[in-house]
Amino acid sequence: MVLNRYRENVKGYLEAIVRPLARAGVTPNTITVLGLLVSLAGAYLFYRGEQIIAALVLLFGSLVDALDGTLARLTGKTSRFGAFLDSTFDRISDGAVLFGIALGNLADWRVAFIAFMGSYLVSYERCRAELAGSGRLAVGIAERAERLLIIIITALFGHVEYGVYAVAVLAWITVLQRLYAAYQRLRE
Ligand SMILES: CC(C)CCC[C@@H](C)CCC[C@@H](C)CCC[C@@H](C)CCOC[C@@H](COP(=O)(O)OP(=O)(O)OC[C@H]1O[C@@H](n2ccc(N)nc2=O)[C@H](O)[C@@H]1O)OCC[C@H](C)CCC[C@H](C)CCC[C@H](C)CCCC(C)C
Ligand SMILES: O=P([O-])([O-])O[C@@H]1[C@@H](O)[C@H](O)[C@@H](O)[C@H](O)[C@@H]1O
Ligand SMILES: [Mg+2]
Ligand SMILES: [Mg+2]
Repeated sequence: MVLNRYRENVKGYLEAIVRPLARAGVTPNTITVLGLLVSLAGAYLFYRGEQIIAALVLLFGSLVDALDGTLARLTGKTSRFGAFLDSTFDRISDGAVLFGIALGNLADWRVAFIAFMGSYLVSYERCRAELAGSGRLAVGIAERAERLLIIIITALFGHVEYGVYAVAVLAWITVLQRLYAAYQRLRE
């Protein structure tokens, strides 16, 4: 919830980056696929124990993840499938990063699994509640942007294990926040 307030602040910069891509005829879905590949490269670097480089690659992957939607909106090419693809690839990216961190022995696999479950539940709750008519349920202390930035920043300092612990706790707090928000909005 916190980081997404900055979307407007970075919008101009993102649009400046995508304009040449629009002129070159690059499609939003192509950028979405590229963003996933970059995130998977970051996950692999975590597996290899290179957490600082992995963090920088993930940061670039987040930039790419911001570019696909920006390109879509700027060119009037937003699509339902594109939204689906973007969200689905976010899940693959989130899971791969935590898997790479655990497999690379950079954090306890049990904590990584709790973080993984919490992260997926947060996003699933939003999707299921919005499907049930809750309206936009982008609530909670650790949306995807916050979870990702926690992993990136702690990895940049060489201590991604602290980031995994933090995500495990904050994601489950967000699970409870969204549970309550959904109850308030959906109770008959
Ligand atoms: C190290 C270098 C090599 C590179 C580093 C460059 C940095 C300067 C990069 C800065 C990255 C910054 C923009 C994001 C940082 C926050 C990030 C960790 C959080 C996650 O970001 C997610 C991102 C995108 O979210 P979505 O995919 O949900 O949104 P969209 O794609 O826009 O919209 C989806 C929507 O679009 C339609 N659509 C999509 C795809 C498609 N194919 N078809 C479609 O139709 C459809 O409608 C979909 O529903 O969110 C970005 C916004 C972010 C939350 C803003 C936060 C800004 C933050 C404060 C800036 C922090 C900067 C950072 C600390 C800088 C440090 C740099 C230093 C370390 C080098
Ligand atoms: O913030 P969060 O709810 O955990 O996760 C979000 C998903 O719910 C949403 O579908 C997707 O488009 C966003 O990019 C983000 O991944
Ligand atoms: Mg995106
Ligand atoms: Mg995304």
